[in-house]
Amino acid sequence: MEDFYTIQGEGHYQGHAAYFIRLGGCDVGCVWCDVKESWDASQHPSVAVTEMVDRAAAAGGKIVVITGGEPVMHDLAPLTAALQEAGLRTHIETSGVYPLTGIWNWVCFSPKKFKNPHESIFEKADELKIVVYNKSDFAWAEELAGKVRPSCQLFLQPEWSKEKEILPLIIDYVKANPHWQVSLQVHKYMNIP
Ligand SMILES: C[S@@+](CC[C@H](N)C(=O)[O-])C[C@H]1O[C@@H](n2cnc3c(N)ncnc32)[C@H](O)[C@@H]1O
Ligand SMILES: Nc1nc2[nH]cc(C(=O)O)c2c(=O)[nH]1
Ligand code: SF4
Ligand SMILES: [Mg+2]
Repeated sequence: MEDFYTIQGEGHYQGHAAYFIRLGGCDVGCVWCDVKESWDASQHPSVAVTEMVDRAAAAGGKIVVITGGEPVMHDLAPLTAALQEAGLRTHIETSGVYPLTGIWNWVCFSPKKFKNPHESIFEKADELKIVVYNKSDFAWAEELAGKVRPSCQLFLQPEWSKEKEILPLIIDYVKANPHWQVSLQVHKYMNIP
């Protein structure tokens, strides 16, 4: 759908320069999705793997983030192999609704209530990033945290349109439950992609 060099705004790598590749297509249907224009894959041109890797490498950063849309709807083996071959780190942002393909240096798993994750993602997640939309999401977050590896980092991220209401709840929750961390979408404050 699009590719751009920016600053990772969320989660463990927040603040790091990263080249983003946003793949078209998603069938999860989150009501608050901030890239609904990504959902219909047929609306977006296809780009050859070699061309995409050249563009990412030319940007000069070390990290490439594959996002979408829902990247696990695609076979990611050729793209991730070519990126690593070019000396780039492969990171993914995924809801984990289908089995993950490809080779990864970092897996950010952001599960959704709108469609259950595939069981295979839990042992692969390096970070669990829960978007908090209402109070009941804290209990749901704990349920999911019980299924990831002990080394998996845990983040609570306010849903953007409800941030004023939800962020104070997240702050209190993290102070009381310090195995969680706050994640904000800082690119939206910096007015960058
Ligand atoms: C647009 S999604 C694309 C990747 C994948 N489909 C997923 O949901 O993880 C990228 C990240 O943005 C988060 N996100 C999407 N809409 C959001 C919103 N309105 N507020 C906060 N985070 C949001 C998702 O949870 C995910 O972690
Ligand atoms: N700067 C920036 N950081 C991000 N982290 C995750 C994003 C995504 O949409 O996957 C995203 C994004 O769209 N922009
Ligand atoms: S899974 Fe990701 S891309 Fe798909 S609707 Fe939800 S937030 Fe948007
Ligand atoms: Mg985004």
